[in-house]
This record gives sequence, structure tokens and C-alpha cells, in this order.
Amino acid sequence: MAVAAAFLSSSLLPTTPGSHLTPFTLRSRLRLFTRRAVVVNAAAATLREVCSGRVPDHVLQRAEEIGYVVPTEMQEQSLPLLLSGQDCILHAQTGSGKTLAYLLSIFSTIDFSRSSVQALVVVPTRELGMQVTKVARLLAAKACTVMALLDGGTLKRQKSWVKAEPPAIIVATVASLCQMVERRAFSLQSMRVLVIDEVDFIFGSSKQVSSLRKILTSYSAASSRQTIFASASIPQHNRFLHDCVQHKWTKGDVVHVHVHPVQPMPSHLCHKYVAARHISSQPIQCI
Ligand SMILES: Nc1ncnc2c1ncn2[C@@H]1O[C@H](COP(=O)(O)OP(=O)(O)OP(=O)(O)O)[C@@H](O)[C@H]1O
Repeated sequence: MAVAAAFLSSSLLPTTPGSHLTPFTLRSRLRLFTRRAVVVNAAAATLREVCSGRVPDHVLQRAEEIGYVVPTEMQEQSLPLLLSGQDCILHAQTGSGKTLAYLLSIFSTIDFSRSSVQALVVVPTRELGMQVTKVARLLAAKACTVMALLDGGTLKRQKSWVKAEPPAIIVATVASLCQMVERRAFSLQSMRVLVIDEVDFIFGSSKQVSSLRKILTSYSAASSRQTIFASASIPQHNRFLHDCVQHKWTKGDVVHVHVHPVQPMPSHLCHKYVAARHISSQPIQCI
């Protein structure tokens, strides 16, 4: 079994001289950390350089207009693999930029002139689906259709739309997707990229897991598509890698891209406590 595991570890916030975060004060570092810090390495190649020749120019231009100029570390590590068509497990903390990484991979693969479902992003919740759809639409800028099939949506109306003109990219919650496929609203035979976002959440949900297994093995074959899993946490990731190959959810050479192993706190901080007697009702000022 050829399971390649790329464990790419690094510290949470870069402190190298090339990093744009170096001059930040401790307080701003803390604020960045608690706000799902996006860490980009100013010394790294630009997103355009990393994606050069693989992602269409109009998509890269849109990405730059939105503000995606320098890749995050997760993107820098994963994009060469993703853009070469490799099946990947993107395992990196929340806010590391996994969504943009897999969307760029989708845009590098789809044929913009074809009217068929070529990429599918499966999400566990409507809210996440709305976020992903928004970014995908911004990047596509009407060069292709991105349809959201999310729980609580008007599936009846969408069924006729999807039949009349199949979108290139579908972002869907598990239940809505299965409902549409089972009603034969569209087929996944021409799907080239399958992304399962927050995979640990979906596998942990007894309601969603059997439908997810169908999506992975019954509606299309791993050999004819690129399969990407994304998650901030994958408990027992070695077991998961084994299952991916064993159950044919991915090809045998799936790569585990593990960036920024989750740290309970930034390494440059330390916890201290002071024991104080209750002598005053005045609040203690912490500096
Ligand atoms: N290269 C980049 N440059 C600047 N901002 C970026 C870049 N990549 C992503 N971002 C921004 O960083 C934020 C977090 O990114 P994103 O939501 O893709 O992370 P994620 O790893 O998918 O998180 P989650 O685990 O919550 O899905 C978003 O606001 C996104 O627009």
C-alpha cells in the first residue's frame, strides 16, 4: 500500500526576519491568534508563482483583487500537490486557508466551456456551504456557474435549474446532495474533483456518515477523480489514511498534508499565576 504521508510542521506564528508578523507586539499577536490568524510568509513565492501555468489567469487575477496575493503556509505546502492532481488530506487549523487551496485546485481542473458538474464540495452545514459558495463565486466571476445545494434551500426549483444547465461547481450539504442525486437531478459521472470539508465532523455525525460513504464510493469512483479531504482536526489520522485507501475513498498514493499541528497556545507565551489573599474588594489589574 503506497500511502505517502507528508507531515509538514511549523510554529504558529512565524518569527523569521522575512515574516511580516515580526514587528507585531505581543498584544497584536495574541489578537491575531484568537481571531483565526491568517499567517502568510512574506518571503514566500506569491500565489501567482505557486499556481503559475495551472490556474487560469482570470482566476488568479480575481484572487489578487480580493487580496489573496501571498499564500498562507498551508497553501504553499499543499498547492504544488493539489495542482498536480494528487489526492490530499488537508489537515491544518481553522483559518489556515484550506478553502482557497482546494478551490484553486478545482479551478485548475475544470473545463470552463463544459456544462456539466465537474467539481463537488461537500460540507456539513448550510453556514459553511454559504461561505464556500461566496468565495467560489468571487473567484469564478461568472466564468462558470457555482450552485449551492444547502439544507433548507428550495431544492425543487434548483432541481429544474440543475437539469436545464448543470453548474460546473456544486457546493452541497450531504443530505441535499444525496436527495438530488437520488432523484436523478444530475449525475456525478463527469465529476473531476470531490472535496469533503470538515470531514471529521461529517464522519462524526451518525445522520450524515452513511450518505457520505455513498458519495465517496457509489456515485463516482476514486480512480476517475481527485479527492480532497479538509479538516482542522483528524483524530487518528493514520487510521483515516489507511481507511481512505482500504475503502477506495481515495487513490493509493493519497498525501496527508499536516501543517501547524494544533497548539494549545503560541509557543512564545507562558502561563503564570499569582496567589492573592482576599484583602480588598477592588478588582486586581492585570497587565
Ligand atoms: N492567501 C491568503 N491571503 C490572505 N487571506 C487569506 C489567504 N487565504 C485565505 N485567506 C483568508 O483567511 C481566512 C481563513 O481562511 P479559510 O476560511 O479558507 O480557512 P480554513 O482553513 O478553510 O478554515 P476552516 O477550518 O474554518 O474552514 C478567510 O477570511 C480567507 O479569506
